[in-house]
Amino acid sequence: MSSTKQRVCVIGSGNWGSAVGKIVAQNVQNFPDLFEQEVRQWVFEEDYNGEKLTEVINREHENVKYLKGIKLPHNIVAVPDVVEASKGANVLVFVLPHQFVRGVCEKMKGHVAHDARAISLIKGLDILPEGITLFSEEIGRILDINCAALSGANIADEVAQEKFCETTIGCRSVEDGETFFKLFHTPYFRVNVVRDYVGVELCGALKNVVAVGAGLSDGLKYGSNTKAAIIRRGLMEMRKFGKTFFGGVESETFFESCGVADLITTCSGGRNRKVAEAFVTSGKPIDVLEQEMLNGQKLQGTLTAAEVHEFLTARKMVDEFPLFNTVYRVIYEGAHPESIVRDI
Ligand SMILES: NC(=O)C1=CN([C@@H]2O[C@H](COP(=O)(O)OP(=O)(O)OC[C@H]3O[C@@H](n4cnc5c(N)ncnc54)[C@H](O)[C@@H]3O)[C@@H](O)[C@H]2O)C=CC1
Ligand SMILES: O=C(CO)COP(=O)(O)O
Repeated sequence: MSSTKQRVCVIGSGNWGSAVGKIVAQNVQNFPDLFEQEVRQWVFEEDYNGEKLTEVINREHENVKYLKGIKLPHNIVAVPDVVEASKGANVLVFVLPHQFVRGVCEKMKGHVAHDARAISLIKGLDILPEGITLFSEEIGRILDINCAALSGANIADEVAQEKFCETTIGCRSVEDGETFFKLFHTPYFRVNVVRDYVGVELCGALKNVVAVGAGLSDGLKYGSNTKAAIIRRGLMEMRKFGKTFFGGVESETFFESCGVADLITTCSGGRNRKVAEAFVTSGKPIDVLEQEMLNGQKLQGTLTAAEVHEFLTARKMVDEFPLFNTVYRVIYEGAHPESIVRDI
């Protein structure tokens, strides 16, 4: 008799991927009738002190490179081949830096269970000059499955330490929303499910650009009032971008964890903020700082700033988004960091 239990696979194993893998692997244990107990996690294979990272993770039950010091449940298994990892999975959790999503999905194409559904935890947008796509839609299109989105004020290290926070799931299907709630909700990681998946995803992507602006301000030692102004302006541009280029984005979504709360946390404790601050204080290029400061973790805000800029330029609308534009010009065109207050 074939099992009706859901098999879960986590695609990605960086800083957030590892923290989320821990939650998911713990939660399937609360629903043994609903979920298979083994959770597979696709790990981009790399060398770690002369060993394969997957082997170290499976032996130590810890992602020693991307989430050091946090023990993972024993029912999560690191697998280096994405097709093998996702074989037979009914629930796919995508949690990758956005620049790698397309390539990974192309490898999975044709190998995914026909009844699978997915959720994207990716904070970025698939932007080309000719158009803009949400990653939930792009994943859904390439793999021919439904895909929801999860985004919130969720700095991975704090979530992994089980410090209280909230998150937002945007999902069109009520039934899928219930499954994802069971998979992610915990007393310390509180899930709210909304229907506006577009707004949820847009917030997660665009707040990273604002966080780069906040980091520039910190590098200039401008203080809390300036940062609050950048956050407020950023929130306005995020909403305007959503309302201009996407139908159905609801203003209420910006008051969920994925909106203003994520802006606040990323602009105080995030990697985008930290590296942008160092960009001002060190004078080094952003890609050099990313390598020096993040030990393999990836920035999303600077890349998104460039992608948004290209998209707005193609529409002659750059001037309508002065904060996004200024972040781009400071990071990539040598504009003085002070522009972050002068030009917005
Ligand atoms: N770290 C955090 O606090 C949070 C991150 N996010 C978002 O989650 C997404 C994933 O972020 P993290 O898990 O933190 O990743 P990360 O920033 O730790 O990125 C490193 C990951 O990328 C993988 N990688 C490197 N080269 C690759 C390649 N060529 N192909 C595929 N994978 C490759 C690495 O193996 C590693 O797993 C991002 O969009 C991020 O914005 C969302 C909430 C919190
Ligand atoms: O998205 C995040 C917190 O919600 C993490 O932001 P950073 O990528 O800037 O660390």
